[in-house]
Amino acid sequence: MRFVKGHGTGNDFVIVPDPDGDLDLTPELVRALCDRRTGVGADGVLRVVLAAAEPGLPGTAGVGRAGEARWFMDYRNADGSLAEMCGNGLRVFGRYLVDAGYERPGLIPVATRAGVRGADVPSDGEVTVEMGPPSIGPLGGVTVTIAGRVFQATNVSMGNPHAVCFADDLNPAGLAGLDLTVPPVIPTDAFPAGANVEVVVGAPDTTRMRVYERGVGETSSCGTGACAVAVVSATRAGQGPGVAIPVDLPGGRLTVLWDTDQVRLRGPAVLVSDGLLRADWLAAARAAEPALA
Ligand SMILES: N[C@@H](CCC[C@H](N)C(=O)O)C(=O)O
Repeated sequence: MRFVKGHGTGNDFVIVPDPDGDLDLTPELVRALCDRRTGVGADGVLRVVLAAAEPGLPGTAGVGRAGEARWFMDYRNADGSLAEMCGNGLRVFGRYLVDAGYERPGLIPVATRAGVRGADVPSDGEVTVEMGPPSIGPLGGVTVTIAGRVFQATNVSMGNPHAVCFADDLNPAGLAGLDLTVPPVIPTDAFPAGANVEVVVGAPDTTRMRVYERGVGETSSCGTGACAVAVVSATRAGQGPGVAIPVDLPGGRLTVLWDTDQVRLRGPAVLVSDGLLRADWLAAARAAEPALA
């Protein structure tokens, strides 16, 4: 089985080409692939599948933009769980489609579990992806606890759930020192499907964040998280759509463009290596899967 390793600002993925949808990508196989000691190692898996080969996608019944998307980005978190969207993953997915010769450079509509999103992929350089409109809850409306510290977080959906915690009493060194090894405690009534948790310092032109991703743990970067943080940062500053906000993460800088119709995200998308999974490793990973009931 062939794979490609890629990353966007250090948020890394195993890309698995499966155009015809033949692969049985179980949660166990995802966990085995993402294991950093015994597998390839990544924060998540991007299965590259033709939308026509994926039954039951939202919006693929020939209406709207979904009908135009040839490809489905099947994103999985490292723990094997599904997520609706992945902003860094979509940039890498678009770069892969062009690099592999599946698509020409330009705007490529891609189906995701959050709906169709466009990836604008130049022949080289940074990729800009359409992230959809944000849904922003009351500022500071939910309580989140991180390593014993209590934050008033803002509930934001970028297709997937985010709890954005501004740490106004921390400077960048304090943010860097925060213990994100333990899962944050989030209210299940506000986040019934869990949430990605961002901790943030700064104002719109100096926004710096760390993230604890649902289904992964702390990552170097989160694209949907950067978008969620940027719109909260702008809203707190009395700004609205029509702003461009640089967001600094441990893995580098992303630029969030909050437009009137939706949010766009720009940043690097890097393909690192091509690989071949050994048949014996794959057989062992498959053998470790629980038998189907
Ligand atoms: N790293 C991604 C987000 C991946 C999904 C997330 N962990 C979730 O479960 O919602 C990004 O770049 O957006």
